[in-house]
Amino acid sequence: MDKMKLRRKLMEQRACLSPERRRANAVGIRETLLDQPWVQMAGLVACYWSIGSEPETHGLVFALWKHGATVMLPVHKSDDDLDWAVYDGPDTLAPGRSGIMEPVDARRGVEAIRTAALVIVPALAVDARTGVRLGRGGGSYDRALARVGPNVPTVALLHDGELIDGVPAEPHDQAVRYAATPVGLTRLMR
Ligand SMILES: Nc1nc2c(c(=O)[nH]1)N(C=O)[C@@H](CNc1ccc(C(=O)N[C@@H](CCC(=O)O)C(=O)O)cc1)CN2
Ligand SMILES: Nc1ncnc2c1ncn2[C@@H]1O[C@H](COP(=O)(O)OP(=O)(O)OP(=O)(O)O)[C@@H](O)[C@H]1O
Repeated sequence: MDKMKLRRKLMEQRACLSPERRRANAVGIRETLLDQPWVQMAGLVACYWSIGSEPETHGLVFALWKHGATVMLPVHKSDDDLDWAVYDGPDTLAPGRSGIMEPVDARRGVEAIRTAALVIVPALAVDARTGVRLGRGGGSYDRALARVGPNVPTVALLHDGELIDGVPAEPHDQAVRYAATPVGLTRLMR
């Protein structure tokens, strides 16, 4: 299946999730992540502020921040690349270019993701064999993940049924090292 068709199918699948299911998924993913020592120990975390039917991250971002981590969120640039700015509590966000909430804090630059100890990303699906992720199609995270070093855990958050076989891969597509779903964490590639 080509990327466009697969994106449409996955979006339709997400649209069918009930509010209860979404809430339960968010709690499952958050608890799975917060149980990992390498998540608890990460001082600087790059995460995202979820919208629509994406696996919800608002509680996760809040919990990481409460536990003392510095959490950076993406700032969507006009060329679709991602700048980064620091979350400092629920009152420090304002809608950005694509309508998604972004920190009002100073922009740290597109290279700031290099300094993160943990990178949590959105995805519509991840290939269970290769870790290749399918995003919205702007190539934003392909660029951002290309800057992340080989020893930094990268985690895509997914609903059940989104860790699949046969995600189409192009040379620029970046893989993630873990997928977190409501049923648990899967280590990919090795
Ligand atoms: N939560 C979140 N933040 C993110 C991303 C993402 O995928 N999810 N991005 C990843 O690259 C960047 C923003 N890129 C975006 C690209 C396209 C659309 C978009 O097509 N929005 C739809 C509404 C989608 C919905 O409600 O689910 C629209 O405007 O019609 C949004 C963000 C940075 N921040
Ligand atoms: N490093 C890069 N620099 C510039 N453009 C890029 C880069 N990587 C990918 N792109 C472009 O981004 C576009 C979208 O790519 P693709 O369909 O793989 O997005 P995606 O990975 O699903 O989405 P996203 O990364 O935004 O979540 C492609 O046209 C590709 O050429």
